[in-house]
Amino acid sequence: MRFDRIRLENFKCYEQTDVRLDPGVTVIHGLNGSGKSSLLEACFFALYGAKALDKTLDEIVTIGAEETVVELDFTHGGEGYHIRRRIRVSSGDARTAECVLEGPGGTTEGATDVRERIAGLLRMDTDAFVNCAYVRQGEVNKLINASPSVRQDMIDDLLQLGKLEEYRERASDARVGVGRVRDDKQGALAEIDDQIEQKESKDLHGRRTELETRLAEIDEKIEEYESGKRKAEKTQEQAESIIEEYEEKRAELSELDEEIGELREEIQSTERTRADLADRIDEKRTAREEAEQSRDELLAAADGLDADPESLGGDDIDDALAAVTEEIDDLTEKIREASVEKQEADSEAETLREQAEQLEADAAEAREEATDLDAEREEAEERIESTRAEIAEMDEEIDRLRDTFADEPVEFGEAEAYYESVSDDLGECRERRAELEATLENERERLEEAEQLREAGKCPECGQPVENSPHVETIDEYRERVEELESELTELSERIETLESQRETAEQLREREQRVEELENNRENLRQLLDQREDAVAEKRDRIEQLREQAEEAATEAEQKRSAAQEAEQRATDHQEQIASYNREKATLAENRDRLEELSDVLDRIDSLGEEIERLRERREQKESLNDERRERLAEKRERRNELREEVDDDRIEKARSERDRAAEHIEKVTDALEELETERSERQEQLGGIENELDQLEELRERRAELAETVERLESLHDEAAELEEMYGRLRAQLRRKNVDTLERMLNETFELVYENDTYSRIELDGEYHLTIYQKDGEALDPDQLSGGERALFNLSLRCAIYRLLAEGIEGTAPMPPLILDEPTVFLDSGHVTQLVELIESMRDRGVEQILVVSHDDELVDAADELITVTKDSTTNRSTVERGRLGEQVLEI
Ligand SMILES: Nc1ncnc2c1ncn2[C@@H]1O[C@H](COP(=O)(O)OP(=O)(O)OP(=O)(O)O)[C@@H](O)[C@H]1O
Ligand SMILES: [Zn+2]
Repeated sequence: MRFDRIRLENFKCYEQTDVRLDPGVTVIHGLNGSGKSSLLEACFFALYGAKALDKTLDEIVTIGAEETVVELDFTHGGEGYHIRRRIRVSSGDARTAECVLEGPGGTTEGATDVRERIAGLLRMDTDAFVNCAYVRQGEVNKLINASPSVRQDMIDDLLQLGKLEEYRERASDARVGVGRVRDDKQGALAEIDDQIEQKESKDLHGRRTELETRLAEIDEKIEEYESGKRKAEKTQEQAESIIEEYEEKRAELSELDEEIGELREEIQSTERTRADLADRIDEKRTAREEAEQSRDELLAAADGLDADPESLGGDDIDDALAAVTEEIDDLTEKIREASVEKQEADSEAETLREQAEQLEADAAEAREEATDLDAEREEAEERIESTRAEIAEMDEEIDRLRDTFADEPVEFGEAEAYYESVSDDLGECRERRAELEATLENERERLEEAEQLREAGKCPECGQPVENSPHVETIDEYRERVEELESELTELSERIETLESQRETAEQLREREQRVEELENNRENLRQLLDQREDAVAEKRDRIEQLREQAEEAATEAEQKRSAAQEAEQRATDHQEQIASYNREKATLAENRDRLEELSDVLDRIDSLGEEIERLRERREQKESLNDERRERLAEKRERRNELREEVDDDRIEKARSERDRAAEHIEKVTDALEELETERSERQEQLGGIENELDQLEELRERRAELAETVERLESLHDEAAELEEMYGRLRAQLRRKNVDTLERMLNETFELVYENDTYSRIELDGEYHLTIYQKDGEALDPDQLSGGERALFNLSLRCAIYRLLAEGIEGTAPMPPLILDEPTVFLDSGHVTQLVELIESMRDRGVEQILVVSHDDELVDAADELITVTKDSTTNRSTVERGRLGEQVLEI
């Protein structure tokens, strides 16, 4: 098998890449992180899908991209195949959107189906592929580091030996299961054998014959006893019928005796009853006679009835009673009416008396009021007198005051005006005096000045030197003027004195006028008051008169009422007397009515007593005829008894009895014996049934035993077969493993010799449990993990290549193996060993490995390649590209 072409879109660091891959050795090189490993991973992913990844699907999708496409063309068994996978990322989740495998067998779709078809084609699942063909980066030592058992599983799996183990286990399960069933069946068989043995030891046949003989004997005896018993029963029957007849007669006799006794007793008791009845009839008669007597008495006493006592009937009494009742009712009505009238008269008298009292009280009240008013009137009149005296005093004073004006300068009524005019004159004179005094002062000062000037020789008027002054004669004028003024002032002062005395007088006169006025006012008021009082007195007089008249009238009326009340009282008394007489009458009537009622009762009683006497008499007659009948029956029975007594024969009966007893005795004995025999017979029959039953069971057990024995035999052989099968698978696997281990050991040694150039180790041993041991030249054994790092890498590469070879060449001819893929195999190797590795790779190619893919940046390996693929990564875009040929060389083809 080989890869032909890998095409990528958005796979990790690849954006768009399409690489052709050729057969032979292809080395992929480039700087760290350029995308070499990713290219191999892409191939692996194309084949196995998500299972080929360590993590989840989204790790392969280029960061930021939405869709990844991986396509791989490969040739397998000479046929071309094509795989296409498309991964979509949506909302952070990566899913396989498309997965198609096209090839000669047709098209397969869906990730699971495709993976299964690939595993079938390559005969490897994902793990097997990694273990065999694909040495991943850093997993160089995986096989060595694994424990032997893991290693064993891994290699067994690769060599398809795992299946054999699985078959062996299944055969073992089958063997164990069959063994368990067989053991169960064997247990059941042993149990049945036990049961059969038990039954056989019982001598069932012998016991059956014995029982049958005894049963025949019993039947014979029973027959014999039964015929004897039948005879005895007949005898017994006959005797019994004789006894029975006799017993019947005896019974009839005693019955008759009894009946006769009873009849006699009945007759006697009925006779006693008759005597009682006769007594009671007598009693009733006496009672009736007494009643008749009291009827006669009552009749004599009753009013309004004069019938003959013998022909007196209930109707007569009813009529009389009705008449009396009517009279009583009439009286009752009259009493009621009289009572009403009496009550009316009573209440009228009462009302009248109350009215009279009211009127008397009214009169007293009116009189009292009149007396009070009279006293008030007297008082008022006294006050009127004193007011009149007051008014007279006032008149006197007024006259006196008016008279004082006669000697005065003014008339009464003018004082005010006079006072005004005097006051005005006085005012004027006083003003004038003040003016004069001022003027006088001025004039005096002017005179004095003028005198002083003149003495100084100057003009008193203009102050010029006096010589030649025209004004010297004015001083005299000034002097005259002062004198004139002084005399005028004296005059005026006299006048003021006169006026002042006049004003005083005027003031006194004015006061008197005012006093008169005041008095007149007061007098007017008093006069009005006087009028009012006089009116009030007059009113009171009228009212007093009126009240006295009223009192008189009320007293008269009261008297009238009182005499009317006495009349009403008289009427009430009359009615009362009338009522009393009615009541007496009514009592007499009621007495008569009671008597009549009693009479009616007595008549009823006489009647009912008569009826009772009649009834008792009838009953007594009935009893008599009953007894007559009984006496007849008694005679008949006595006759029958005499007959029966003659018929009974005691001797015959005695004989029949003894025969019957003997027969009974015999029957009893025979019955007991028969019963015993029957019991035994049924017991024996039961035993016989039991034995026959057991014999049937025995037969059945024997049949079942035969069947079980057969089953056990069959199970036994089945168990043996399963055990054989199990052993066979075990053996086969051991054989195959041995063979493979031998071949693998040989190939491993060959390969190791090829790559390991030192002389330290002589050989490697691989045992059946896949334990690896390395032997040194001196014979010392070493564990693989005791090797150095580089040695270990070489050793592992050898083992991987050996396994690859074993699978490729080993088992059944040449298998179509996948390409051998080595990712960085040179990591731990020195240059010498790199050379050896190159040789190993070449030897693998020479041995016919179709395609070898190696990732390495080792120059020696690069030189040895048939094809070279260079991977570069653009440091700005971080996208990888692939070129054929060495870096920087002419690229021929992509
Ligand atoms: N999903 C992804 N999208 C983009 N780039 C990725 C993604 N996954 C991995 N890479 C990048 O792709 C590169 C691939 O590394 P790869 O292991 O293929 O390189 P290499 O050439 O084998 O390196 P080395 O020589 O160190 O083994 C890495 O640099 C990594 O950052
Ligand atoms: Zn790498």
